[in-house]
Amino acid sequence: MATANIRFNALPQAPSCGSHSAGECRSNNCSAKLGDAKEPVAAAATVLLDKRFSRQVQGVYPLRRQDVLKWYGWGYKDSQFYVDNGIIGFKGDKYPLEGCMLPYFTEWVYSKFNLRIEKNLPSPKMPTEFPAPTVNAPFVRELEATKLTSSQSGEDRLIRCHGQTLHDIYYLWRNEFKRIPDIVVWPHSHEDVVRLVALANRHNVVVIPYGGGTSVSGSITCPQAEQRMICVLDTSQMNRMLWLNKANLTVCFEAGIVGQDLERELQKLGLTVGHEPDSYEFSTLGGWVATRASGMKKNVYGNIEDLVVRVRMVTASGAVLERECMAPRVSCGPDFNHVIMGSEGTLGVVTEVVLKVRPLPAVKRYGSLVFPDFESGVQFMREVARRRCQPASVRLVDNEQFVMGQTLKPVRGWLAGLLDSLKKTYITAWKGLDLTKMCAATLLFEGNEEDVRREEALIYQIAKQFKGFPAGGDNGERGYILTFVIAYIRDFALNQEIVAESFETSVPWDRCSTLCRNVKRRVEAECQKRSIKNFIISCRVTQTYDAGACVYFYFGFRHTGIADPVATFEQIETGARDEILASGGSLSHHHGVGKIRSQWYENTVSKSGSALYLAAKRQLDPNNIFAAGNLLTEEQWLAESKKSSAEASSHQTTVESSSLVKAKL
Ligand SMILES: Cc1cc2nc3c(=O)[nH]c(=O)nc-3n(C[C@H](O)[C@H](O)[C@H](O)COP(=O)(O)OP(=O)(O)OC[C@H]3O[C@@H](n4cnc5c(N)ncnc54)[C@H](O)[C@@H]3O)c2cc1C
Repeated sequence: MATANIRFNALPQAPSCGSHSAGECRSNNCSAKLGDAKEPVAAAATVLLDKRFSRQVQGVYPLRRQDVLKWYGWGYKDSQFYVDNGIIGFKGDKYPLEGCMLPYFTEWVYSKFNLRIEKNLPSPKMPTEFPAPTVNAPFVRELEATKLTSSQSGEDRLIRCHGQTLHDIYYLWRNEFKRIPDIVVWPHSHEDVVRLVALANRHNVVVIPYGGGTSVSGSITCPQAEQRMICVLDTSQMNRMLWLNKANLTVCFEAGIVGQDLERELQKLGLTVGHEPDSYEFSTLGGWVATRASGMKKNVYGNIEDLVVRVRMVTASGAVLERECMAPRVSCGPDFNHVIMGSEGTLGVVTEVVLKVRPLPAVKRYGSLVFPDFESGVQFMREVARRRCQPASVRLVDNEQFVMGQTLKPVRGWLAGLLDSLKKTYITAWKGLDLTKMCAATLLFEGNEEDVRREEALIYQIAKQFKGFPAGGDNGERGYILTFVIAYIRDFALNQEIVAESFETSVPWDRCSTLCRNVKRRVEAECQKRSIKNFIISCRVTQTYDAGACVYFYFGFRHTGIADPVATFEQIETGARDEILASGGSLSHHHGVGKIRSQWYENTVSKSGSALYLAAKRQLDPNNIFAAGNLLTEEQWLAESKKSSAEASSHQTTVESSSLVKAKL
C-alpha cells in the first residue's frame, strides 16, 4: 500500500533521498523532511488545496493569552463563580452551567464550611511593578538579531512565572514572587527552538519550556534562587499539524498545540487522538509528553505513553533526541521516548510529536450507576478491570463528592433529579440505600452501536453483582461536564477564605480501599491537630488498570484565623502523601513530580535511578540551562551544580596543564 503522508506545512520542502518512505526519513544522509512524499502527491495535493491545512491552527488563545485567559487563576476570563443575593451562581458562555444560580450548592458550602457568602470580593489587580529582570545583554542582543518574537514586559513575564498549584496562585494574588522570568520568547518551529537553545546555551541563560501553564506540581514555577537570566520558551505559536498518514493512522503535530485545538482539527477530518486530561481545554501536547499525562478516556485510547509514536526533543548539547524509526514497536532499548516523557522540561524542549489517531466513534453514550457504599463501588471497578471490559471512561466518586455534585444542579430540590429517576425505576432497590453512604460511578461508552450496547449490558450486569444500578445517562454526562466547571471553584473559594486543591496517586487493587480510608483519616487527624473544623476530604477512583487504580483526592478547609493557610495546607498534604506512600500508593499517577513532590523522588526511583537521571542530564545539558529545578530537591540541584563547576574547573586545570606541556614540548 502506498504511504499517504500528507504534509500540512507551508514551509519549503527539501527533496527526498528517494530511499525512504514519506514522513519517515530523518537519516543524516537524507535531506528529506517529514512528508516529502513521492507516492502520495495526488492525495497531498488534494488536501493542500484546502487552505485550512496549510496554515497554523487557529488556537484557543492568542499570543497575548491574558486577553482570553485569567492572569490570576484558572480558565477563561469570562467564566467564574460569583454570588448574587447570597446565592452562588456561575457565569460564562463556554459551559452548560452558564447563568445558573445554585441554591443547593450555596447550602452545601454553608453546611461544610459554616460560611454564608454574602458578597463578591474583588479579583486581584495586575501589579504595576514587577521584579527587576536579570539581563544577559549579549544574549538579548543576539536574540534580537534572530528576529524571534520576544517580550520583556512585566505582564508577559509575570503570567508565565507559575502554574496552577494553590501555592502559585496564592503567591501570585499577593504579588510575592521574588523571581519571575526575565524574558519570554515565542519560537514558531523546531528550527527556531534549535537556534534559541543554542543561543541560551552559549550565553548560559536558563530556558523553561512553557506550554499551557496548567502544571499542578510547581514544574514551571521559576526557581526562586536562580541568579542567571531566565528565558521562558512559550510554545503556543508552534501549533501546526505537520502531516497526517491515513494508512498508518498517525499524525504529527508541533508540541505547542492545545488539547482542544488538536481534537477540533482532527475531528474535522473524522479522526481523534482521544487524549482528554481534565485540563485539555488549555494544556498542550508538549506538556502532556513532558509530564506523562493521563486522559479520562485512556481505557480506549491509552495514556500519553501509549499514544506517542515518536517525539523530537531539542537538547542543549546540540543533539536532537528522537527515535529514527516509526515502526510500532522496537527491541532496542532503552526507549528514548521514555527518557523524554516525564522529564518535566529539564532535559530539553519537545518540538514535534507523532501520535496515533483513530476514526471518530459512531456512538458516544453516557451512563451512571449508584452503589450503596464506596466499598461496593471499588469492588465493581476491580471486577470491570479484571474482566478488561472498561468502557472509554468509568469513574467512581465517594459519597462526599456524589452529594456535592448533586448540589451543583440548578433546578428543583436537593438530590431531586437523580432520586426521582431512581425512585421511578428502582423503587425496591432504592429503599435499602443510605444517603450518607451511597456513591456513584459515571460512564462513557464509545464505539459502534453494537459494541456500545454489548459493553453497556455487561457493565450493568457486573454492577448488579455489587448492588449497583443504573441512574441514567444525564447524570453521567453532567458528571463529566462538571469536571471542567469544578476547576473554577478553587479561585472563587480562595477569595472566600477557603483553600483547596486536589492530589492524586495510583495504587494496587488490594490496597485501594485501605489507602482511601487511611488518607482520609490522616487528613482528618491533621485537621483536628490544628483545630480546623470546617474542611472537606473526598476521593474518587478515576482510572483502572489490570493491577490497580488511580485515586484522586480533594481537600479544602476554611482558613479564617490561620496565619499562613498555604503553609498549613502543604503540611497537611505532606502528611497525606506520606500516608499514601505508606499505604502502597505511588508518588504520582499523572500530575508529575515537579518541585512539590521532589522530596520523595529519590526514594521512589532509588539512588541509582536518580543517578541515572543525572547522568542523562549531564550528557544532554552540561550547563544545566534547563534549570527549572524539577524532580530533584533544591539542595540536590545545588550540590549537583557545585559538583559540576568543581569538575569543570578541574577539567580546565587539566586542559591548561596539558596545553602547558604541549607548549613546552
Ligand atoms: C484543572 C486541572 C486538571 C488537570 N487534569 C489533568 C488530567 O486529567 N491528567 C493529567 O495528566 N494532568 C492533569 N492536570 C495537570 C496538567 O494539566 C498536566 O500536567 C499537563 O500535561 C500540563 O500541560 P501544559 O501544556 O499545561 O504544561 P505546562 O504546565 O506548561 O508545563 C508542565 C511541565 O512540562 C514542561 N513542558 C511544557 N511544554 C514542554 C515542551 N514542549 N517541551 C519540554 N517540556 C515542556 C514544562 O517545562 C513543565 O515542566 C490538570 C491540571 C489542572 C489545573
